Amino acid sequence: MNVVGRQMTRSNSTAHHQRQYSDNFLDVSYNSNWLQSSNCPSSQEFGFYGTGRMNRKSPEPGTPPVCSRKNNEEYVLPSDFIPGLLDLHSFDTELLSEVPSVHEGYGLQKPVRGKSFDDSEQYIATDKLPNMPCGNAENKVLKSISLDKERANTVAKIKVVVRKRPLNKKEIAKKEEDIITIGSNSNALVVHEKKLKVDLTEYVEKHEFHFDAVLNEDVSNGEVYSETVEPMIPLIFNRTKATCFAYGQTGSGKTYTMQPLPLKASQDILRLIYHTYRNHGFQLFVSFFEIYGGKVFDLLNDRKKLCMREDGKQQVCIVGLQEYKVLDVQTIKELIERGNATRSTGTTGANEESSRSHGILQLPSRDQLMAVKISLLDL
Ligand SMILES: Nc1ncnc2c1ncn2[C@@H]1O[C@H](COP(=O)(O)OP(=O)(O)OP(=O)(O)O)[C@@H](O)[C@H]1O
Repeated sequence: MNVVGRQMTRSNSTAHHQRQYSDNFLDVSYNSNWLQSSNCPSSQEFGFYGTGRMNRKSPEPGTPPVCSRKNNEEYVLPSDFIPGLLDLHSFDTELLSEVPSVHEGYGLQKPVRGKSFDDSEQYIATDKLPNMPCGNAENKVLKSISLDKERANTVAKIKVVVRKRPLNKKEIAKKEEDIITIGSNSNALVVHEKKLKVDLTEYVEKHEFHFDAVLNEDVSNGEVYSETVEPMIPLIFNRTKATCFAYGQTGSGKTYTMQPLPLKASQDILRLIYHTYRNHGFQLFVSFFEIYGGKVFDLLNDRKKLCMREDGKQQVCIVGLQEYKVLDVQTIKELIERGNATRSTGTTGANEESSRSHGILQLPSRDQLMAVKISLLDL
């Protein structure tokens, strides 16, 4: 299984987002193109690759073609939700810097690794705000933000993380062997391939693969989050966009891995909004849609069929996608559960509850001047 993400700094974002909130999004349907360069001033990417028993990369079926109409519709934005526009035209190759955790440097508390999502601390808009930093402390915070911005603008990288899943019941019942081990260092995995010599004696050929990180089957979803999405959260506030996607064959654990991430991410985003960026007036929104059978459906709006269009700036957008303003983690949790319940599922040989669509959950945050966004994709 495999997840990839990106972050990207936008230019002219104020003008562009006055009415239309676009997003940078990895166009999974054209996976051979996803590393192409764009004209964007800077960008950052993260990746995550997980594996099942012996999981080679296996692309999912294609996603829909993009319409090329020039005219975009005008919107009146209601207060609770905003028809979002999804920009699929962001290919970039710049690399992402190593950055401190979202909990470091801002006086925030580091969560316990592996903590369950149900334990998520809830943040309500105003009643849980700590005292604001002042004087020197405030300077330190500002310094820390500008340091983050500086880092984000210099180096960046794609991060590819593999997660090994345990054998499932079916595989255990069939007495199948686990042929994957994690290498001596934490970024290598070894596939033990059984082979036969010409005289029919068995031998095992070892294939070692290296990634940015490899997570064993005993890691929790919390540890997956810490390794993949958490480092991106502070960076999106530097006018950047980030994407994290899961990639892999059916039954390899994409949905299992991706489903808890948005809740954790929104918890951290709210922390930053209410603490570090408290005076910036950021608001957090959530949208959730799926690409199924070449069509786009809004999972938070009765599966309303949506259109992809290209605007005057050749930005490909999803027209009419509803974005809900959220103030606390509980609301996001409910919206995510609602969206997940609406997703198209089916049965495959390897997965009785297979997601038959690409699910895309987005968490945009905006103040009056800029829009930042993280997109989480379950392919
Ligand atoms: N790391 C893991 N630990 C425990 N169980 C797992 C793990 N990964 C996946 N599973 C289990 O394996 C099954 C298949 O996982 P999941 O539905 O996430 O696969 P998928 O890659 O999303 O498949 P599809 O592409 O068909 O939707 C589920 O029952 C899930 O609970």
